[in-house]
Amino acid sequence: MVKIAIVYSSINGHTARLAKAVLEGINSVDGVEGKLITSEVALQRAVLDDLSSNYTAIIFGTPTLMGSPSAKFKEFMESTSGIFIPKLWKNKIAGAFTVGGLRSGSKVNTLTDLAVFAAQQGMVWVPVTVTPTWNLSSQKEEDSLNGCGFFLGVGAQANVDQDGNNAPAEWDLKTAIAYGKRMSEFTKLYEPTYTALKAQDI
Ligand SMILES: Cc1cc2nc3c(=O)[nH]c(=O)nc-3n(C[C@H](O)[C@H](O)[C@H](O)COP(=O)(O)O)c2cc1C
Repeated sequence: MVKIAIVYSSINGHTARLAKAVLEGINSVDGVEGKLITSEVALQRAVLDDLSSNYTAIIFGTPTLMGSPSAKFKEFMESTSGIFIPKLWKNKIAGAFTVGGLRSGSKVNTLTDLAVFAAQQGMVWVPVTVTPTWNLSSQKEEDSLNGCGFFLGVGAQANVDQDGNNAPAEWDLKTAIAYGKRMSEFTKLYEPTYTALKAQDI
C-alpha cells in the first residue's frame, strides 16, 4: 500500500475541512492510503520517524495568517531540522493547500513558503492541474473549480462567519478532492522510482 500523509493545522476548522477533502481524493485511488495528522501531533519524534520511514508523499496544509503559514504550522516546519540534515524526506512527493478569508489574501505567499520548505527537504513538488473555469457569468458557482486560481497548491476561500461544517465552499472542496486524487495517482506511479532512488542513494 502506497502511503500519503496530510500534515495540517487549523484553528477554526476550515483547513481541517479542506484536509478531509484532499484525503477523500487520495483514498479514491486503489492501492493508496491517506492519513490526516495535525501539525501538533507531528511534533512528536515517533510521528516524524513514521513519516520518514513509511510515507512516499506528504501534503502540507495551513490557514494563511498575515500572509504566511500559521505560527502553529511554522512550529512543525521548524521541528523538522533533524529531518533536513540527513535528508530523510529527500525525493518524497510534496504538495500543499491553504485557506484564507479572502479570495487572494496573499495565499500565494503561504504556498511559496511551503514549496521552499519542501525544496529544503529535497522533496519533489506536485502542483495543482485543475484548470480554472474562468468564473463565467453563465456558470453555476459550484462548478467554478479552482476559482481563486492557485497552481502551486490548492488556495481556498472560507467565509469568516461560517465554521468548518459550511466553509470552504463546495467548489473549493471539489478542487481539493481533485488535487488529492492527482497526488494519489502521481505517487502510485512514482513509488517504484522513489524506491530505486532510495536504494541507489540518489
Ligand atoms: C490573525 C489572522 C490573520 C489572517 N490573515 C489572513 C490573510 O493574510 N489572508 C487571508 O486570506 N485570510 C487571513 N485570515 C483569515 C483566515 O485565514 C481564515 O479565517 C481561515 O479560514 C482560517 O482557517 P482555519 O479555520 O483552518 O483556522 C486571517 C485570520 C486571522 C485570525
